[in-house]
Amino acid sequence: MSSVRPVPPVLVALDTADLSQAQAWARAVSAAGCGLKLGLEAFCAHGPDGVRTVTDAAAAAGADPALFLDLKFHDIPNTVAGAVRAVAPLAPAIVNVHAAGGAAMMRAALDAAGDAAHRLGQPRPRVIAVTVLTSLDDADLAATGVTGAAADQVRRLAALTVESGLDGVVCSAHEAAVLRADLGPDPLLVTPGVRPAWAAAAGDQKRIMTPADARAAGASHLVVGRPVTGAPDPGAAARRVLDDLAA
Ligand SMILES: O=c1ccn([C@@H]2O[C@H](COP(=O)(O)O)[C@@H](O)[C@H]2O)c(=O)[nH]1
Repeated sequence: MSSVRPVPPVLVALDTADLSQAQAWARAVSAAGCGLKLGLEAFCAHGPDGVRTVTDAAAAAGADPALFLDLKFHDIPNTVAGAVRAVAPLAPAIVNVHAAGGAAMMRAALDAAGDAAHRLGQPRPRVIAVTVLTSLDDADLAATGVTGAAADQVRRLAALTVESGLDGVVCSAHEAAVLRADLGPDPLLVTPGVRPAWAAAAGDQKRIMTPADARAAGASHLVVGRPVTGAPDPGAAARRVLDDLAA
């Protein structure tokens, strides 16, 4: 099987080490029609079994949410390929690496995802690459030795990602319009740093945008975490993000 799984336009970041909490959020936001994003906090605390526990909770509640497994692999090609193979049985719809790991590493991740999916008889996860974290601005980036605008570095890494054959990138919505112009309509542009007008503070995010503006700029998928999970009713907040998109 070489198809890919459909992914809803909003993925909710379930950032917690508390499995019961993650399960409750997963049930609420998948019932609202959102996909799930599990990342380093949940995975480091509970590993692959923890991921299964969360997706099973949503499935038991009647949902079949797509999973973005946001582990941002960044290592030598052989190691990243092994990591991608290791998580393939979780049947993620999306996995990711850091584009700064280079073209050979990205190709190794893509090949590993395809081989593992074929072996398991399941759809291939989309493999995307993080360009510049949304928590960084131009000054933060300069402090790492990358001078110039963050948007320029995003464009360079996004071009390398697509040349390497990957399915898309993680970027901020600030770069979505220019990446659409650079890359065309096909690559996934997955944008964290989404902050609805009604949501709380930006927190540690520096390059933020509202859901409607992110979509209008060309983002294909929005990642929203604390505005939903920190809301008194996460299910209602997830529906509100989807309503913001539809408006
Ligand atoms: O550049 C990036 C890449 C990944 N993330 C992840 O997205 C969510 C955002 O959560 P919020 O609570 O909405 O800020 C989080 O899981 C990050 O690890 C990102 O923010 N930026």
